[in-house]
Amino acid sequence: MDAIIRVRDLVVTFGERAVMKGLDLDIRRGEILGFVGPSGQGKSVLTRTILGLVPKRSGTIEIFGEDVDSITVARRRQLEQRWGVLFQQGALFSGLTVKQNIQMPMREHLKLSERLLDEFARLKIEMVGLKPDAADKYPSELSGGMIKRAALARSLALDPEILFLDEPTSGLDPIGAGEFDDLVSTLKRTLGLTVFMVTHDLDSLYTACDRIAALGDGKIIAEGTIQQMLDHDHPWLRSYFHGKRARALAPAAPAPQPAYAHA
Ligand SMILES: Nc1ncnc2c1ncn2[C@@H]1O[C@H](COP(=O)(O)OP(=O)(O)OP(=O)(O)O)[C@@H](O)[C@H]1O
Repeated sequence: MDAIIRVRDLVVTFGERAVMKGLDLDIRRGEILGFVGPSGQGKSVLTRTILGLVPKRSGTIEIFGEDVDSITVARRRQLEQRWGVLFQQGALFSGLTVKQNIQMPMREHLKLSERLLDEFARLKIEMVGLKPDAADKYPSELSGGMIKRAALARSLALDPEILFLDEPTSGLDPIGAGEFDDLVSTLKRTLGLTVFMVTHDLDSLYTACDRIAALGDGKIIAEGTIQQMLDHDHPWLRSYFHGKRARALAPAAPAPQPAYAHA
């Protein structure tokens, strides 16, 4: 399948400490890839390295088929317009309204009239399920769920092909988190987006993700469907996907068949 992002043999170090130790990963076009792993293993670091915010020591990163090491700064800026990012803290500018936040990337990269800027911001606000009057509100006037939606609207400002979401449902109650997952799935379907989602949220993995990749000790320890994760025998995957919280979510195991059923 077509990989929109291809990471090979990636090594990232901070001082003496290697966080990525030869990691390989493909993000396939049109999928929602859930990225899991124990805290502090480097999920955010990988995201930030792909985005060019953390330098790598070695390895290759291809984005939309282009090796990021062999492109010009101008070309890189063009590629950056093809992705949207939702960082863990939402990262809206507190001194700007929702509309102004959404228009920031548009002002930076596109030459649009004020009328079009307003129209596009209105569309993005509608797309993420916020009411029109959210446009003129400041982040401090919004609930946690609304902030996530507003930040998502901003990440969609330039009509990206791929979205990077870093723990998008953290801090939301289960209903809000479920609604956010539904929204991401709908956007993926309707806009043909590819989504890379760092998450600890088992619900998201079950309901929104097409595939899951798990990070451990600087490498991908497993990747595949939720079922393949459930069947995996890696100790961390077993405790994560079969622990107490996981059992509440897992579909009921098929009832054992009586022996005569196979006769
Ligand atoms: N700029 C930096 N300088 C030094 N160390 C860093 C830097 N950024 C991240 N680290 C370290 O890299 C490791 C991985 O961090 P990262 O935030 O990617 O983990 P994570 O898997 O996303 O964790 P969590 O699930 O808790 O969000 C951590 O030990 C962190 O302290």
